[in-house]
Amino acid sequence: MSRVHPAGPRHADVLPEDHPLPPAEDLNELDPLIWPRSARRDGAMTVAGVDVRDLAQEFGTPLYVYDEDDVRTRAREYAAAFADGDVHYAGKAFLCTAVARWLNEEGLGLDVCSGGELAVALAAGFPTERITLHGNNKSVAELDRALEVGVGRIVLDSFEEIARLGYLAQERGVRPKVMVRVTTGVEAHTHEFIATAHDDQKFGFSRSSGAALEAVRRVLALKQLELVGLHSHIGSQIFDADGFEVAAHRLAELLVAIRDEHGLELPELDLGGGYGIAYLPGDEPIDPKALADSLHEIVGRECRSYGLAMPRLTVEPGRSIIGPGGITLYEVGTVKDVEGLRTYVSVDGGMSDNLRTALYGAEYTCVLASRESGADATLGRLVGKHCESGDIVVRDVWLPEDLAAGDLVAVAATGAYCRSMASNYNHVPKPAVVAVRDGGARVIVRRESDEDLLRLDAEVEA
Ligand SMILES: Cc1ncc(COP(=O)(O)O)c(C=O)c1O
Ligand SMILES: N[C@@H](CCCC[NH3+])C(=O)O
Repeated sequence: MSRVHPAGPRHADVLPEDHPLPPAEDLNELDPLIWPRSARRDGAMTVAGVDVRDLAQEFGTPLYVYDEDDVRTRAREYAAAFADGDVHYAGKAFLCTAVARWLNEEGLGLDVCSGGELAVALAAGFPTERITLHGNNKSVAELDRALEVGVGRIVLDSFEEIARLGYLAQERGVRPKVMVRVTTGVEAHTHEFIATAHDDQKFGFSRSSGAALEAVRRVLALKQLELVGLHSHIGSQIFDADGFEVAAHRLAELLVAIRDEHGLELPELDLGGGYGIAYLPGDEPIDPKALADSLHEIVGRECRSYGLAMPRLTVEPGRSIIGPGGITLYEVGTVKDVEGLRTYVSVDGGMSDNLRTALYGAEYTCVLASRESGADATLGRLVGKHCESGDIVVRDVWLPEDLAAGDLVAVAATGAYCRSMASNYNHVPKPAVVAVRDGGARVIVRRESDEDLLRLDAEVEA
């Protein structure tokens, strides 16, 4: 028999049977790099002083729980690190009006990539001049709404869009600030589906084919658009600076080409998001201050070498602000020991509230949260309640042998791209979202009900 090691090396590394199980006490530990900053354990787990058993009792499970101070602190750390630039939180990671308000209060801008995200920002009273609109296929209605409310910047992604926006701006008699999104050809070290700057994908204007410079020409030809800079986003969950360095170098070359051709030095550079967080023990999250120092150094060096003034830098972190402060609480429903292999622990949610494991083979860790256990470890797999074998939340994890129905399990670092990519597969309503702070909890997004799901069914019996 062989065992699959749950904490790396990555992706199903098979270990011999005599591989030592971790000591029982390790199963109760909460690695501070992975769990929300206020997560503690005193028998049961608490977050911001709130006992997870009380959360489950009051709000039900599955439940997304956000440590508000964790999110605010990370936002503040980014704002301080990029004090001479701009930090635009990427709302796609998770957005609701409460989160938009927190980030506004912490002085951040907001990146939205749809009319829906823009609507949430507006509902939260987010200052429109600090909103950037993204997207590779924005509709005419989305572009026009952005002009109507006066968003701060629109990032242009296609030739059709340049023409559309020019026309719409003229119709409205406005002159929006725009950026040109550049595909720098960087191969980011991350999952294929979340790398966004290699040539063979859908985003932006290719640098290598000359499309980026042609886009700049067309924008400048339209007096109705104010070109303020270039944008690049190389991908998501990236840990090393190499990709950003290559992207900065290629962007600087473009800035020079634009200066030489048009006599214009663009004042802004948006380097996107993508900064990695810890999901498993041993992952080393990117520190905002170190990131800021390194990006300033890289861009500064490139600009100096070409005799360009240092542009104002913007970054668009999503995951690294909202991810680590969020956990998901589930209740265990069944425990099946598959002799000689592993224990399947089924919980009351799954791929409808966290698609990342099924979609990207993403790795998570989880703990028994409603109590401490002194039982020996067993190799577990946390699975959901959906009709798919791939409905896995945590692929490989050591769990206490006495884990049983009724226990609560908490999955770490689910704050980003879980609620925002949730679905109603199998007509399962989306869980509620709760914020915890100073010993108190409040619902920030209500749980869906069967009635919510039926409301849109046009032929339901009255
Ligand atoms: C244009 C853009 N900016 C920012 C982000 C945020 O990325 P992350 O959440 O990895 O920081 C994304 C998503 O990858 C994006 O597409
Ligand atoms: N949704 C992805 C990241 C892509 C973000 C958008 N460009 C994730 O869960 O990791």
